[in-house]
Amino acid sequence: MNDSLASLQQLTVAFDKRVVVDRVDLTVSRGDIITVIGPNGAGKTTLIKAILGLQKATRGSIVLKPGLTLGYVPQYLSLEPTLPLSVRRFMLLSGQKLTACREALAKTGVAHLLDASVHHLSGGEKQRLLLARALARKPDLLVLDEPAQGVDINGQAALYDLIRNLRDELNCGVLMVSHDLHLVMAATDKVICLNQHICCSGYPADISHDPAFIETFGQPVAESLAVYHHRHNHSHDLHGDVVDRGHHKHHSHATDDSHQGCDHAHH
Ligand SMILES: Nc1ncnc2c1ncn2[C@@H]1O[C@H](COP(=O)(O)OP(=O)(O)OP(=O)(O)O)[C@@H](O)[C@H]1O
Repeated sequence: MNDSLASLQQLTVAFDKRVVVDRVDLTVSRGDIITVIGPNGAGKTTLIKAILGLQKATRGSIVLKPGLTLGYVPQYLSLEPTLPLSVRRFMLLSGQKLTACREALAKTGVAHLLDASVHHLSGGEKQRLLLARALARKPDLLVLDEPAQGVDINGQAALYDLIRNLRDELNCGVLMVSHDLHLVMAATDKVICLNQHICCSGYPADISHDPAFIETFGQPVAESLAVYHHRHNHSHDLHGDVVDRGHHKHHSHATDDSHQGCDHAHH
């Protein structure tokens, strides 16, 4: 059954008539891990903010499942450095009970830091704390904006593994923004390449062959990513066009358009 958590139709956000998110169609369902990639200024954070209700849509619609609980992990933990704050207090400020906070900290592997000062945590520990705070709400949909920011490469891989495990355990949907293309390719079910509009979307292994992806990120990046293998429901011809759709077994998709490509150039 398709358990849709958030559904965007033709979502458009403009600032002073400058369109930064352009007619985006996207559905996130329970069990999905969808990663939005794209160059700087492509509208990724704006898209996420619109889903979180922090940014008004100019046109189009966002339908959230009634009663949906959202968990949000921002890019950074920004705190007043002069304010003494323990991990325990930080977690309790979220309004959740201590038991739920402890459970969430254990899930993200930082339960031993309960009485530590948040100011003394390492970059990776801070990200795990932010993830724990989002998890304490027992979210149906976890939204992460560059969750591996400031985390070293081993820590990034561990963080993505953790996100996958949490998705399996909690059966939530995950929507994240990431710049770590290699990790995205290895750890995501579906990739959305955003450059105001959706340039292309699909399974990681397919998307690196897509002309729109190559246009956006360049041939060297696309080639370095083409090594990733994933489940397919279709093949591409030499031009990147979809052929042989439906001849492969696959699990359910996050969006109806298991593959899209745009037909124009980008600057
Ligand atoms: N509140 C705002 N008012 C005006 N312009 C804004 C506002 N928020 C974002 N923008 C502009 O919208 C564009 C998209 O910004 P956004 O932060 O969504 O990009 P992004 O894809 O997340 O970029 P990055 O990868 O650099 O984080 C940028 O040009 C930004 O300057």
